Amino acid sequence: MKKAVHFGAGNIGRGFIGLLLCENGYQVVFADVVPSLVEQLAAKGSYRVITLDTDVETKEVTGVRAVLLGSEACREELVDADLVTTAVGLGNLVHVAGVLADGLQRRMERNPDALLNVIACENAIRATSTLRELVYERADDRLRSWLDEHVGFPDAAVDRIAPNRDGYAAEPLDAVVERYFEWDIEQPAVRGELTLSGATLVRDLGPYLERKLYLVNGAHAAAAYAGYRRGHQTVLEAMQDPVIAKLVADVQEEAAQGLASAHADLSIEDLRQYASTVRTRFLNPHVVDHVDRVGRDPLRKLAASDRLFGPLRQTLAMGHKARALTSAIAFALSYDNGQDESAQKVQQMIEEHGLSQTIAQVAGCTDKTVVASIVREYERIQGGIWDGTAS
Ligand SMILES: NC(=O)C1=CN([C@@H]2O[C@H](COP(=O)(O)OP(=O)(O)OC[C@H]3O[C@@H](n4cnc5c(N)ncnc54)[C@H](O)[C@@H]3O)[C@@H](O)[C@H]2O)C=CC1
Ligand SMILES: O=P(O)(O)OC[C@H]1O[C@](O)(CO)[C@@H](O)[C@@H]1O
Repeated sequence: MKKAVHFGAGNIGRGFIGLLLCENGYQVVFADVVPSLVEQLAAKGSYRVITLDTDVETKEVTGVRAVLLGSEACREELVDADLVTTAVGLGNLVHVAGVLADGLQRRMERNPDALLNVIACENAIRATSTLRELVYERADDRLRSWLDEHVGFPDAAVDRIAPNRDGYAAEPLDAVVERYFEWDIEQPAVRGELTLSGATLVRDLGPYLERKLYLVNGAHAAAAYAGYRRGHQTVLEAMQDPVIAKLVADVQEEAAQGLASAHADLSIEDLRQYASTVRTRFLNPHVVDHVDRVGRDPLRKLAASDRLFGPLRQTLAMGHKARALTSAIAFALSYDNGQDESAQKVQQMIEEHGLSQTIAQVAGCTDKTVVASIVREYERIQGGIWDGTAS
């Protein structure tokens, strides 16, 4: 039986990647940092994935094992793994990299000929490449040349809404997911054979990645940040607010204009259809997805290449307008959720350095016109006079 080591036994790890790998005949070994989660998974050896839709479907993922990140067992699992995946959060890849580098060093000594692929399934542009760099930084010349020959690091786009399971009467290990899923993997970077039913190998991943990050995650972030400000608890409630529904659709339209101009393979008609399907997913009445989860870590989400500034820069560079994206960014900067450490950091930066300086620091954006538009929208939000119309 093939074996996959998956780092991060959270919502998407269990609800999407673990399930799909199990359905493809892999034994899945989860590596996580939370001892109680590892203990439960190891003891039970299985868990359920519940699809949140009109027809509730429950699938059982069986034959699962689990190890603690950094344990001896975790390093050993990497020696004969057939596939390695992650879904730990972009900022946590650095902690995976050390263990991965150690495990791959052992593999080079003891199982040098077998090819391996490592795929980071994080919401970010080219997260696998980030992980690869982190691993290479920790490798000596010998390991690096062996990695060049034997280990592929394909980038990937992963799409499935896997909310927190609270609110559902479920077992502790249950994962809840929407029915929709998409996993696109960069074919040219794959080492050897990789056949995964349910995933799509694509030649040029760039447009897929941007389409997903901008039209799904950017729109989701807009709904969450505007939703929070307007007193909504969930994405569904936010999307039922006409002002936010319009903001989200406008964010997608502006991002789609930029994407279509930047990528010959993406037509505006297809992008609009894709965007509309995404909005329908956000309106799924069976999914309870809190704005706090979708908005988590605004510092990361406001980064230059992420879901808000990424499409804003692209669409402006292509000569289009970015009014709604500007509002969405202003809402992200206004996100003062006291439960979110990253949001508190952004608020502290604004307090200490002012808004323009914060925009420069978090997103590297110093364009005077763009900054002035964001500041204007931010002030309207703070003043309670933002109503979705142009300022
Ligand atoms: N939930 C979703 O709908 C989707 C999430 N993603 C991405 O997947 C990643 C994980 O997201 P979720 O599953 O929602 O988060 P989560 O918080 O539910 O799960 C993350 C898991 O990773 C574990 N973890 C943290 N650091 C680790 C490390 N260094 N090594 C091993 N395990 C570690 C945590 O203990 C937790 O169990 C994020 O990058 C997210 O953007 C992508 C698509 C969909
Ligand atoms: O997981 P992140 O990057 O914090 O952002 C939340 C986003 O990720 C998802 O969980 C999955 O794409 C979306 O629901 C949401 O847009």
